[in-house]
Order: sequence, then structure tokens, then C-alpha cells
Amino acid sequence: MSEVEKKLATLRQQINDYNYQYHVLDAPTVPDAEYDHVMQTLRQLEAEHPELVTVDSPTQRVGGEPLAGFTKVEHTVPMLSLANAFNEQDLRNFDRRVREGLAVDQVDYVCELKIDGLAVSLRYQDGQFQQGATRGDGSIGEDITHNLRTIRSIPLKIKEKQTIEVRGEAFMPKRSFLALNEARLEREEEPFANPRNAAAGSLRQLDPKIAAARNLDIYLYAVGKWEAGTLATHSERLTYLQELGFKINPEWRKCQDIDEVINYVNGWLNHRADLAYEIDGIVIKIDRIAYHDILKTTAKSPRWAIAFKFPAEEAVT
Ligand SMILES: NC(=O)c1cc2c(N)ncc(C(N)=O)c2s1
Repeated sequence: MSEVEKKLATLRQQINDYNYQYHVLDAPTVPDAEYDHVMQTLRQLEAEHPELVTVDSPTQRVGGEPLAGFTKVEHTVPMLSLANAFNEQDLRNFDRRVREGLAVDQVDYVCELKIDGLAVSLRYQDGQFQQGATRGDGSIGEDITHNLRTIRSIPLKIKEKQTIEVRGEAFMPKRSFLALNEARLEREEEPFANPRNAAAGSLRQLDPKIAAARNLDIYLYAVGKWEAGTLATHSERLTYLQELGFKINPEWRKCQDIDEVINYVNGWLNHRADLAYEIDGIVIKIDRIAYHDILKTTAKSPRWAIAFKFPAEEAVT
């Protein structure tokens, strides 16, 4: 490796680390001026050696020309929708069905905030971000790699040379949504109705420069196709995704029975306003993966998970 290539690799690693600290850990270690200086140095060196620019360089997050259209992507593992619960009795019925189906008295659940955004799937090949797609109809989605690359909390390469597919929710934080609509009103453009529509509208753009300007973010919460998949519980998978460098929502909790689940749900019902992003409920999953394989899915939804839906929140204004 030449001296220039070593210098480029060092600068790229430095920017990737700064991005990880700022956008994934929400804990920057250098001031913005330092970040800008290192990024400018990298851009300058790449301009002097264009033949050494690599696709995983942080300077390549915002692509060049807009796409002519979207290509279709088949999801190797279907992205299912969740059955809904609307009250405590629905949750207790779910729990009873689960324990009867498994012939067990006790089941550990994992509760997670249900992010009100756009479900996406990210595929990594040997640790490099290869392709990202919308959920679509659950089997076929649209390739939106060019837009997902602009989300700085999505790592362009992960900490292991894994070939893995991860699922999550891309979203627009409330603050970004308010600023975007203010700017649109000033330009006499139609404001977005809610952050979910704004995120979906941003990710369905053909020009990545538009998505890059929308301050989108993402939380990952599941694994799709995964060769080395061995971990026995969903909670271990969340921890593993975090160790790989993915952004995991920190509010997840393991609950040892449905009463704890109901307490968690009620706790968040009245604290949504405290969050920097919109949620439309709580997702409850059985923690043990072996139980998922026993209960399996209906044509549409897993039997080992349910979404508790919150009443529609008053609009973010
Ligand atoms: N449709 C689905 O399967 C899901 C949808 C969502 C969502 N919008 N937010 C969070 C999770 C999660 N943490 O599992 C899930 S799972």
C-alpha cells in the first residue's frame, strides 16, 4: 500500500469513526470544525488521486446524478407486517395464545418502541453496505441504496466482515420535520402532513441530494438473511447489531411476563412527547428465537410478535 493509500485509509477511518460517535452514539468527540477539516483534507487528497476513490469512502455518501428510476429488490426473508393490539385485553389474549401454543407457563418478551417511519432492509456483503430497499409489499421492495447511503447513522462498513441483512425503520426526527415544513411554507410549497410521510417522500426521491438534505435517521431492530445466524434470543441479536456498529433504539426492555409488558406500554403511552421522534406504538416480541420457529407466521404476520397501537398523536406543529 502506497503512502497516499495509507493516508486515505486513515482519513476515511477517522471520518467513519466521527460519524459513528456523532450519529450512532450521539456522543461526538471532536468539534464540527475538526470534522469539516478532516473531511476537506480527504476530499482534497481524493481529488488529487481520483483513481484511489473507493465506494465505501465517506465522501461518496451523496452520489452523483439522480437515478432514472427505481429497480426492484426481492426480500430473501419476507418483511412481514405485525398484528395489532389496541387494549390490555388484546395483549393478554396474545400472551395466552403464545403460552398455549408453546405449552409453557412463562415466556420472556422484548418490548421496543414502534418507530413511525419507513421500514427498510439493508444488505451487507463482507461487511460493506451493498444495497438498501423499501419494504414494498413485503416480498418485493424498491432499491433506495442511493438515498440510504446519505443517512450518516448507517455505517458504510460494519465492524465484522459479515454478510448479513438487517431491518429497521428510517425516520425524520420531529425537529427536522418542523424545520423542513417551515422552509416549505416559506417557499409556498405544500407542507408534509407528518414525519412519516416526510421520511417516505425523502427516501423515494431519485436525486440523493434531496434525501441528503433531509436529516433522516434510522433505528435497526431485526435481522433478515444471516449466514452466521446463531444467537438464541432477540435481545442478544439487538446487542450484536449494536456491536456491529448499527444504531439500536436504547428504550428496549426485556419483560418476564405480560404484566411487565403492560406496565412498559402504559409507561410510554403518556411520554411520547418527550421523544425526539414519533412512535405509533410498542412492538412486543417473544425473546427466544426457537419459540419463533415453533409458532411461525400466518400468511401476513408473525405469531410470535404483536404491535400495541397508540391512539393517533396530536399533530407535531
Ligand atoms: N412491521 C414490523 O415488523 C415492525 C415495525 C417496527 C417499527 N415501526 N418500529 C420498531 C420495530 C421493532 N423495534 O421491532 C418494528 S417491527
